[in-house]
Amino acid sequence: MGLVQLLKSQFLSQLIICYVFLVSGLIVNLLQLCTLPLWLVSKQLARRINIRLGYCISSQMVAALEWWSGTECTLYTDPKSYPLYGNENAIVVLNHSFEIDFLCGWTFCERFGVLGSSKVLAKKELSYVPVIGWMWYFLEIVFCKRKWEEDRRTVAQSLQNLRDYPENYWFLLYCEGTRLTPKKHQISMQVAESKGLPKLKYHLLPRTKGFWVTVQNLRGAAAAVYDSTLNFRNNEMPTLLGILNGKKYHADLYVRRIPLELIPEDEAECAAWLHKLYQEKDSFQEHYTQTGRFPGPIVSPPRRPWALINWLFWCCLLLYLLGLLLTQLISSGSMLTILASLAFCSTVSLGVRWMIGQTEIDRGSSYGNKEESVNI
Ligand SMILES: CC/C=C\C/C=C\C/C=C\C/C=C\C/C=C\C/C=C\CCC(=O)SCCNC(=O)CCNC(=O)[C@H](O)C(C)(C)COP(=O)(O)OP(=O)(O)OC[C@H]1O[C@@H](n2cnc3c(N)ncnc32)[C@H](O)[C@@H]1OP(=O)(O)O
Ligand SMILES: CCCCCCCC/C=C\CCCCCCCC(=O)OC[C@@H](O)COP(=O)(O)O
Repeated sequence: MGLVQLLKSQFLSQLIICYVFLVSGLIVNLLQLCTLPLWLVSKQLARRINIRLGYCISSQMVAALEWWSGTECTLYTDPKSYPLYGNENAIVVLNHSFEIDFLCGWTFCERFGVLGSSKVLAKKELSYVPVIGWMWYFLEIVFCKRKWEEDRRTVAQSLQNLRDYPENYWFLLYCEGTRLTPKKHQISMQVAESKGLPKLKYHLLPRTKGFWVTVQNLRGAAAAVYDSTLNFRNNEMPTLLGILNGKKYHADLYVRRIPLELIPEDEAECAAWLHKLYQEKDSFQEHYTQTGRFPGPIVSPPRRPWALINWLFWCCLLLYLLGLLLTQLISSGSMLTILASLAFCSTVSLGVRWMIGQTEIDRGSSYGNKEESVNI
């Protein structure tokens, strides 16, 4: 192990990264709160400011993936579609099997210049996560309770609000609704069987209602669906803790651009269309398993310096302030203050560990895990 790698794997280095992320994130959350009065005066200006503030947070995690862990992201796509990426609104459909799939998604957003503005249909529980969840309120992320009776109205309304969004965005939909586990897969395939649908080997059966409501509400605002299939080389199952440890992964993403006009308007036809799409995605994953690559040419976008520059800015500012604080603390000589500070640091690191836990599949929800879901 080289010296740099040794440094990256040290607990202290990771603690510093987490400290910078947490403190800068809370500062940004506070600044976002200050933009509230502006919404009444100029909604579009408030949105543009929040896009940039949001970027300050999410790009730190992208920088950790791109620059700290050195993870490589390869894009397989049609070169004719490539110039449109980042220059139009799109609905992204992505498989949900990996703990850092959202981070790879963010990395592609960064490379195509839509990181601050991009959206997702996220479970409501994530809105309570400090920094990221709070940031999402101001970015107009669409939350769902995964209870259609309640979501059908709220999700449609939130999507309607995005129709006049001032900057290009990608709207991410994990149609599987939850991350793949062997048990969820088994139950999901029982549902597929009961519906007379072909079984999927690498995906859960997609939930079609969220996709239909998204397409219907963004028709005319979004130009296309980007069907995206992600996998990692060497059968790796990457984790956020691995990224913090400086472990390098290699992500491969296969993207097909499908114009929105090609998607049926009728709900049942739209559902059938999505089921067919997931059967195709399954065949792409099979191709990847067999050959180690996706079909089609590689046109990878290079990483940009902005995420790193933003990260270095926050590191310099907050480490300088931390240095000042520590000097004062030590020179004060008060044992009580020193002990209180240590207790505070421990609480902060436990808090960040809890946040990282939100990305871990083992700690995931029981959604899609219950036998009774099959009784349809
Ligand atoms: C060029 C580069 C291109 C791309 C780059 C890639 C990506 C970058 C893009 C953007 C990045 C932006 C942001 C990313 C940042 C962070 C993301 C972080 C995480 C958030 C992710 C989540 O929180 S995922 C969870 C929430 N989201 C969803 O659930 C979405 C999918 N779900 C739906 O659409 C649902 O329909 C619903 C949520 C709207 C409603 O939920 P409900 O449970 O009520 O669902 P349904 O009514 O649909 O369910 C009943 C139907 O399902 C069948 N059923 C029952 N049991 C099961 C089962 N176990 N498995 C499968 N199906 C089941 C049942 O039979 C019913 O069938 P019907 O025929 O009646 O529909
Ligand atoms: C600069 C590096 C900073 C390192 C510190 C990072 C601290 C972690 C910060 C935020 C963590 C929250 C990220 C939220 C994204 C989680 C995405 C996700 O995958 O959600 C799962 C959801 O789809 C389905 O849930 P279930 O499978 O049903 O359960």
